[in-house]
Amino acid sequence: MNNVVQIRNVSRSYVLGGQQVNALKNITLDIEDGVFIAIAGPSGSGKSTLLNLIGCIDTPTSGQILINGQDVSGKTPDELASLRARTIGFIFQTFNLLPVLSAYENVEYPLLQLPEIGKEERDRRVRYFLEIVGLGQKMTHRPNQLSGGQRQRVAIARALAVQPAIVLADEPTANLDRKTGDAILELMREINRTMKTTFIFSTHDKRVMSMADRLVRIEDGELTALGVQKAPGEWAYVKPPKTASLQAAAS
Ligand SMILES: Nc1ncnc2c1ncn2[C@@H]1O[C@H](COP(=O)(O)OP(=O)(O)OP(=O)(O)O)[C@@H](O)[C@H]1O
Repeated sequence: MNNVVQIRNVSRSYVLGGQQVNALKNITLDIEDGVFIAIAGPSGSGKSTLLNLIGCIDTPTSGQILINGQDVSGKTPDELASLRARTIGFIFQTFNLLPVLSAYENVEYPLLQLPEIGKEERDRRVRYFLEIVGLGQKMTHRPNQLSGGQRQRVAIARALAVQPAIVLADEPTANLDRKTGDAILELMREINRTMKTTFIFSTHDKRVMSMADRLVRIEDGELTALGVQKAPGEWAYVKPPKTASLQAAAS
Protein backbone atom coordinates (compact mmCIF):
# COMPACT_ATOMS: atom_id res chain seq x y z
CA MET A 1 0.00 0.00 0.00
CA ASN A 2 1.15 3.54 -0.71
CA ASN A 3 1.53 6.10 2.01
CA VAL A 4 -0.88 8.92 1.27
CA VAL A 5 0.61 10.98 4.10
CA GLN A 6 4.25 10.98 5.19
CA ILE A 7 5.23 13.05 8.18
CA ARG A 8 8.94 13.41 8.86
CA ASN A 9 10.32 14.88 12.10
CA VAL A 10 7.55 17.46 12.26
CA SER A 11 7.35 19.96 15.08
CA ARG A 12 4.92 22.84 15.48
CA SER A 13 5.29 25.46 18.15
CA TYR A 14 3.33 28.60 18.87
CA VAL A 15 4.44 31.68 20.71
CA LEU A 16 1.68 33.12 22.81
CA GLY A 17 2.18 35.97 25.28
CA GLY A 18 5.97 35.56 25.08
CA GLN A 19 5.69 31.86 25.96
CA GLN A 20 6.47 29.04 23.55
CA VAL A 21 3.99 26.16 23.34
CA ASN A 22 5.36 23.04 21.68
CA ALA A 23 2.10 21.63 20.28
CA LEU A 24 3.82 18.83 18.31
CA LYS A 25 7.27 17.50 19.04
CA ASN A 26 9.24 15.70 16.37
CA ILE A 27 6.47 13.55 14.92
CA THR A 28 7.28 10.92 12.30
CA LEU A 29 4.36 8.94 10.90
CA ASP A 30 3.24 7.26 7.68
CA ILE A 31 -0.45 6.89 6.88
CA GLU A 32 -1.37 4.26 4.31
CA ASP A 33 -3.77 4.89 1.49
CA GLY A 34 -7.33 3.77 2.25
CA VAL A 35 -7.17 3.44 6.04
CA PHE A 36 -9.76 4.58 8.59
CA ILE A 37 -7.46 6.08 11.17
CA ALA A 38 -8.18 7.74 14.51
CA ILE A 39 -5.93 10.31 16.11
CA ALA A 40 -6.62 9.98 19.79
CA GLY A 41 -5.47 11.90 22.82
CA PRO A 42 -6.60 14.15 25.62
CA SER A 43 -7.67 17.76 25.16
CA GLY A 44 -4.71 19.97 24.20
CA SER A 45 -2.51 17.02 23.15
CA GLY A 46 -2.06 18.28 19.57
CA LYS A 47 -4.73 16.45 17.55
CA SER A 48 -6.15 19.50 15.77
CA THR A 49 -2.65 20.84 15.14
CA LEU A 50 -1.73 17.57 13.44
CA LEU A 51 -4.92 17.55 11.33
CA ASN A 52 -4.32 21.18 10.30
CA LEU A 53 -0.80 20.31 9.17
CA ILE A 54 -1.97 17.29 7.16
CA GLY A 55 -4.74 19.48 5.69
CA CYS A 56 -2.20 22.13 4.62
CA ILE A 57 -4.13 24.74 6.61
CA ASP A 58 -1.01 25.23 8.72
CA THR A 59 2.70 24.64 8.12
CA PRO A 60 5.23 22.95 10.43
CA THR A 61 7.82 24.93 12.38
CA SER A 62 10.29 22.24 11.27
CA GLY A 63 10.18 18.93 9.44
CA GLN A 64 8.60 17.71 6.25
CA ILE A 65 5.12 16.60 5.17
CA LEU A 66 4.38 14.74 1.94
CA ILE A 67 0.82 14.40 0.67
CA ASN A 68 0.44 11.86 -2.13
CA GLY A 69 4.22 11.95 -2.48
CA GLN A 70 4.33 15.74 -2.89
CA ASP A 71 6.43 17.68 -0.43
CA VAL A 72 4.20 20.50 0.75
CA SER A 73 6.89 22.48 2.57
CA GLY A 74 8.25 24.37 -0.43
CA LYS A 75 4.86 25.32 -1.88
CA THR A 76 3.45 28.82 -2.22
CA PRO A 77 0.10 29.62 -0.54
CA ASP A 78 -1.61 29.40 -3.97
CA GLU A 79 -0.09 26.00 -4.70
CA LEU A 80 -1.13 24.79 -1.26
CA ALA A 81 -4.69 26.04 -1.76
CA SER A 82 -4.87 24.20 -5.08
CA LEU A 83 -3.51 20.97 -3.60
CA ARG A 84 -5.96 21.29 -0.70
CA ALA A 85 -8.98 21.93 -2.94
CA ARG A 86 -8.33 18.81 -5.03
CA THR A 87 -6.89 16.38 -2.52
CA ILE A 88 -8.47 16.98 0.87
CA GLY A 89 -12.04 17.09 2.16
CA PHE A 90 -12.78 18.55 5.60
CA ILE A 91 -15.44 17.64 8.16
CA PHE A 92 -15.68 19.72 11.35
CA GLN A 93 -17.37 19.09 14.68
CA THR A 94 -19.48 22.23 14.16
CA PHE A 95 -20.41 21.18 10.58
CA ASN A 96 -19.37 24.61 9.15
CA LEU A 97 -22.09 24.79 6.53
CA LEU A 98 -22.97 28.13 4.93
CA PRO A 99 -26.34 29.01 6.54
CA VAL A 100 -27.82 30.88 3.55
CA LEU A 101 -27.13 28.05 1.11
CA SER A 102 -29.24 24.93 0.59
CA ALA A 103 -27.82 21.44 1.11
CA TYR A 104 -27.34 21.25 -2.68
CA GLU A 105 -25.49 24.59 -2.80
CA ASN A 106 -23.30 23.72 0.17
CA VAL A 107 -22.13 20.53 -1.53
CA GLU A 108 -21.69 22.39 -4.83
CA TYR A 109 -19.60 25.15 -3.24
CA PRO A 110 -16.13 23.48 -3.25
CA LEU A 111 -16.72 22.29 -6.83
CA LEU A 112 -17.16 25.90 -7.97
CA GLN A 113 -13.51 26.46 -7.02
CA LEU A 114 -12.42 23.82 -9.57
CA PRO A 115 -12.66 25.24 -13.10
CA GLU A 116 -11.94 21.85 -14.68
CA ILE A 117 -15.31 20.55 -13.45
CA GLY A 118 -18.14 21.63 -15.74
CA LYS A 119 -21.75 22.36 -14.80
CA GLU A 120 -23.11 18.93 -15.73
CA GLU A 121 -20.47 17.01 -13.84
CA ARG A 122 -20.95 19.34 -10.89
CA ASP A 123 -24.69 18.65 -10.82
CA ARG A 124 -24.09 14.91 -11.17
CA ARG A 125 -21.69 14.86 -8.23
CA VAL A 126 -23.85 16.98 -5.93
CA ARG A 127 -26.86 14.71 -6.49
CA TYR A 128 -24.79 11.53 -6.29
CA PHE A 129 -23.13 12.40 -2.98
CA LEU A 130 -26.32 13.75 -1.38
CA GLU A 131 -27.99 10.43 -2.33
CA ILE A 132 -25.08 8.50 -0.81
CA VAL A 133 -25.49 10.25 2.54
CA GLY A 134 -29.26 9.70 2.42
CA LEU A 135 -30.34 13.28 1.72
CA GLY A 136 -31.63 12.95 -1.82
CA GLN A 137 -34.99 14.28 -0.59
CA LYS A 138 -33.57 17.25 1.33
CA MET A 139 -31.46 18.97 -1.30
CA THR A 140 -33.29 22.29 -1.08
CA HIS A 141 -33.24 22.47 2.71
CA ARG A 142 -31.03 25.04 4.39
CA PRO A 143 -28.90 23.97 7.40
CA ASN A 144 -31.38 25.39 9.94
CA GLN A 145 -34.07 23.17 8.38
CA LEU A 146 -31.97 20.05 9.04
CA SER A 147 -31.11 18.08 12.19
CA GLY A 148 -27.52 17.92 13.52
CA GLY A 149 -27.00 14.48 12.02
CA GLN A 150 -28.38 15.63 8.67
CA ARG A 151 -26.08 18.68 8.73
CA GLN A 152 -23.10 16.44 9.29
CA ARG A 153 -24.28 14.29 6.37
CA VAL A 154 -24.30 17.39 4.16
CA ALA A 155 -20.76 18.15 5.39
CA ILE A 156 -19.70 14.59 4.48
CA ALA A 157 -21.21 14.95 0.99
CA ARG A 158 -19.43 18.30 0.62
CA ALA A 159 -16.10 16.78 1.66
CA LEU A 160 -16.53 13.91 -0.79
CA ALA A 161 -17.72 15.96 -3.78
CA VAL A 162 -14.21 16.88 -4.89
CA GLN A 163 -13.36 13.16 -4.76
CA PRO A 164 -10.43 13.77 -2.44
CA ALA A 165 -7.69 11.28 -1.59
CA ILE A 166 -8.10 12.14 2.10
CA VAL A 167 -10.98 13.21 4.29
CA LEU A 168 -9.96 14.91 7.53
CA ALA A 169 -12.53 15.01 10.31
CA ASP A 170 -11.87 16.92 13.54
CA GLU A 171 -14.04 15.26 16.22
CA PRO A 172 -16.88 14.69 13.73
CA THR A 173 -19.32 13.28 16.29
CA ALA A 174 -18.58 15.60 19.22
CA ASN A 175 -21.78 17.64 18.75
CA LEU A 176 -24.09 14.70 18.06
CA ASP A 177 -25.97 12.42 20.40
CA ARG A 178 -24.66 8.91 20.71
CA LYS A 179 -27.06 7.24 18.29
CA THR A 180 -26.64 9.90 15.60
CA GLY A 181 -22.87 9.94 16.12
CA ASP A 182 -22.74 6.16 15.64
CA ALA A 183 -24.75 6.44 12.42
CA ILE A 184 -22.39 9.15 11.10
CA LEU A 185 -19.36 7.00 11.89
CA GLU A 186 -20.95 3.96 10.23
CA LEU A 187 -21.58 6.08 7.16
CA MET A 188 -17.98 7.35 7.07
CA ARG A 189 -16.75 3.81 7.52
CA GLU A 190 -18.96 2.51 4.71
CA ILE A 191 -17.69 5.23 2.36
CA ASN A 192 -14.11 4.43 3.39
CA ARG A 193 -14.67 0.78 2.51
CA THR A 194 -16.52 1.26 -0.78
CA MET A 195 -14.73 4.31 -2.20
CA LYS A 196 -11.31 3.59 -0.66
CA THR A 197 -11.08 7.16 0.57
CA THR A 198 -8.62 7.58 3.44
CA PHE A 199 -10.34 8.96 6.55
CA ILE A 200 -8.24 10.59 9.27
CA PHE A 201 -10.27 11.70 12.27
CA SER A 202 -9.53 12.96 15.75
CA THR A 203 -11.38 11.87 18.83
CA HIS A 204 -11.09 11.42 22.56
CA ASP A 205 -14.04 9.04 22.66
CA LYS A 206 -13.16 5.37 23.22
CA ARG A 207 -16.18 4.16 21.26
CA VAL A 208 -15.17 6.22 18.26
CA MET A 209 -11.61 4.86 18.48
CA SER A 210 -12.99 1.31 18.43
CA MET A 211 -14.37 1.93 14.91
CA ALA A 212 -10.93 2.69 13.49
CA ASP A 213 -8.60 0.24 11.86
CA ARG A 214 -5.55 2.31 12.83
CA LEU A 215 -4.96 4.38 15.92
CA VAL A 216 -2.37 7.08 16.58
CA ARG A 217 -2.16 8.14 20.21
CA ILE A 218 -0.77 11.58 21.00
CA GLU A 219 0.04 12.88 24.46
CA ASP A 220 1.49 16.31 25.11
CA GLY A 221 2.54 16.72 21.47
CA GLU A 222 4.29 13.37 21.20
CA LEU A 223 3.26 10.10 19.55
CA THR A 224 3.00 7.55 22.32
CA ALA A 225 1.48 4.54 20.58
CA LEU A 226 0.48 3.25 17.17
CA GLY A 227 -2.23 0.62 16.97
CA VAL A 228 -3.65 -1.66 14.32
CA GLN A 229 -7.02 -3.36 14.84
CA LYS A 230 -6.35 -6.82 13.44
CA ALA A 231 -9.77 -8.27 14.27
CA PRO A 232 -12.75 -6.66 16.01
CA GLY A 233 -11.51 -5.59 19.46
CA GLU A 234 -8.06 -7.06 18.89
CA TRP A 235 -5.44 -4.32 18.79
CA ALA A 236 -1.72 -4.69 18.18
CA TYR A 237 0.28 -1.76 19.53
CA VAL A 238 3.81 -0.66 18.85
CA LYS A 239 5.70 2.04 20.62
CA PRO A 240 6.57 4.56 17.94
CA PRO A 241 10.24 4.33 17.08
CA LYS A 242 12.06 7.44 15.84
CA THR A 243 10.95 6.63 12.28
CA ALA A 244 7.56 5.20 13.06
CA SER A 245 5.57 3.31 10.48
CA LEU A 246 2.12 1.87 10.92
CA GLN A 247 3.15 -0.84 8.52
CA ALA A 248 5.43 -2.20 11.23
CA ALA A 249 2.40 -2.82 13.42
CA ALA A 250 0.35 -4.22 10.56
CA SER A 251 2.88 -6.87 9.57
N1 LIG B 1 -2.98 29.23 17.50
C1 LIG B 1 -2.43 28.83 18.65
N2 LIG B 1 -1.69 29.66 19.42
C2 LIG B 1 -1.15 29.24 20.56
N3 LIG B 1 -1.26 27.99 21.05
C3 LIG B 1 -2.00 27.12 20.34
C4 LIG B 1 -2.63 27.47 19.10
N4 LIG B 1 -3.29 26.38 18.63
C5 LIG B 1 -3.08 25.41 19.52
N5 LIG B 1 -2.30 25.83 20.55
C6 LIG B 1 -1.84 25.03 21.71
O1 LIG B 1 -1.27 23.84 21.20
C7 LIG B 1 -1.62 22.71 22.01
C8 LIG B 1 -2.32 21.65 21.16
O2 LIG B 1 -3.61 22.16 20.75
P1 LIG B 1 -4.61 21.32 19.81
O3 LIG B 1 -5.74 22.23 19.50
O4 LIG B 1 -3.85 20.75 18.68
O5 LIG B 1 -5.06 20.17 20.81
P2 LIG B 1 -6.23 19.08 20.64
O6 LIG B 1 -5.62 17.78 21.03
O7 LIG B 1 -6.84 19.19 19.31
O8 LIG B 1 -7.25 19.54 21.78
P3 LIG B 1 -8.88 19.40 21.84
O9 LIG B 1 -9.16 17.93 21.98
O10 LIG B 1 -9.22 20.15 23.10
O11 LIG B 1 -9.43 20.02 20.61
C9 LIG B 1 -2.46 23.26 23.15
O12 LIG B 1 -1.61 23.48 24.27
C10 LIG B 1 -2.99 24.58 22.60
O13 LIG B 1 -3.24 25.47 23.64
